[in-house]
Formats: sequence, structure tokens, C-alpha cells
Amino acid sequence: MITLEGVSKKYPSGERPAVEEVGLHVEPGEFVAVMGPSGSGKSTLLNLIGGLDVPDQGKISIDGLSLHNLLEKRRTLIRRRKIGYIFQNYKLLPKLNVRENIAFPMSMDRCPREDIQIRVQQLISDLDLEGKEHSFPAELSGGQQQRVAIARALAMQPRVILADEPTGNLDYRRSYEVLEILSRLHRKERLTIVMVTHDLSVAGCAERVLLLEDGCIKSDIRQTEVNLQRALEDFLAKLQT
Ligand SMILES: Nc1ncnc2c1ncn2[C@@H]1O[C@H](COP(=O)(O)OP(=O)(O)OP(=O)(O)O)[C@@H](O)[C@H]1O
Repeated sequence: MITLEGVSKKYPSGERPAVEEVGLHVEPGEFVAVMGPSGSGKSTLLNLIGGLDVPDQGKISIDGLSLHNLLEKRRTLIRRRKIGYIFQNYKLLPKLNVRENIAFPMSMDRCPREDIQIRVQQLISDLDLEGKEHSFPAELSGGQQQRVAIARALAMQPRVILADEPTGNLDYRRSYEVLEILSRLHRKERLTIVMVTHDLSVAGCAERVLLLEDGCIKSDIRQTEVNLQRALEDFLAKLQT
């Protein structure tokens, strides 16, 4: 589903590459967490996978489509149709209400109006946002804003979700809600998820954890279902104490 071969990226102002010679293969339906110290290249790696940035060297493909050598316009199109992005600070459009924010990628893709209405209604119901359709982002709690952002990420029915610290601004209860949604998408819909996180208990929800250091993958750990379940239970226990 996601393949990287010898991918490197150095920012013009950086002394050394932010991501160096990274090779990675993520199977369809895998849930991968990316951890590592601050500045180790986690966000850069996610942005490269998602086509928000381009590597200086190496190849990146998503679902068999090469991203690294595409023109910006084509990359944007693939990104919109194949990948849903979730950010720590939600990145909702402040002047659009909940319904319009969720509909945004479909409107940009010129989907038929009736299709947009049906899909948005479904997502509002799935993500428990009923009653908030006409609210603006500033009128919502952090957890609600992140649920709108997840709904927006799912609008185009992508097969890949890239999440950069999706629980970073949320308390335990709201973090748990977001993790439950991601776990459900992974289990029931077999979406491929790559999630950057600082939090070990959040990473415990993934079935595979990549540890990054100085732009390189230092460890690639596969967890068992049992570990996964235990991590979620531990997280829940923390919530109840
Ligand atoms: N736009 C940019 N311009 C220049 N340097 C950058 C830019 N973005 C990131 N960097 C540098 O690249 C390196 C990797 O940054 P990146 O944000 O990918 O790390 P990270 O692991 O996600 O960090 P954090 O956990 O603090 O978010 C860092 O040294 C950072 O200073």
C-alpha cells in the first residue's frame, strides 16, 4: 500500500537531512505508529508519505502510484482521493461550519451535490456530531473539532489515513475517543493508518511501531493482538483513575 525506497529529505536551512535513506513497506490495512524524539523527522516522514512534501532522493508510492515524480497538481489530486490527513491542531477552515468543513474535499473534487449531502450526513452520524452541523470550529470543543477533522479526512473514502499527533491537544477522555475511532476504522474498514505520536500508550493502539532517530528508522516493532488489547485496556484504566 505504501512503499518508500531510499527516501531522503534535507531542508535548505538544515545542517543534516531531516529524513535519511528511509525504506519502508506498509501493507494494506496495517496500523503503524511512528515515534521518536523531537526533531527526529516524524512529521517530515509523514508529509513525504502524504505527498505534502517531495523527497530530494528516493521513491514513494501509494497504492501502486508513484508520488515522488509527479507535478504538484496531480499530487494534490491523488492526495485528495487516496489519503485522509488528520493534524494535531485540526486545521479546520474557521469560516466554514461543520457541514461545510466535512464537505470541503468533496466540493473541491466537484462531486455531485446529492452525493455530498448523503456522505456528509452519514459522517455526521458516524462521528456523533448531530446537532453541531451549523456550528463553526471556534464554537466546538477540541474533541469535537478533531471528530470534524476525522470526518473531513474520511469524506473521500480514502484507503490511507495519515495522522500527525491526532491526540496531542486532547485530554485522556477525548484522546480515547479519537483512538477508538481510528481503531474502528482499522479493524472494521481495514484502512491503512500511519500515526505520529509522542505518547507510548497512544502508540500501543497500533500493531506496528517505527522508532525514528536522526531521520532514520532505528526499530520496526510488530505488536501482537494481545499487546494491542492490553495497551488499550491500560489506556482506559488510566482514564478511570
Ligand atoms: N520547514 C522546515 N524548514 C527547515 N527545517 C525544518 C522544517 N521542518 C522541520 N525541519 C527540521 O527537520 C528536522 C525534523 O523535523 P520534524 O518536524 O520532521 O521532526 P519531528 O520528529 O516531527 O519533531 P517533533 O516531535 O518536535 O514534532 C528538525 O531538525 C527540524 O528542525
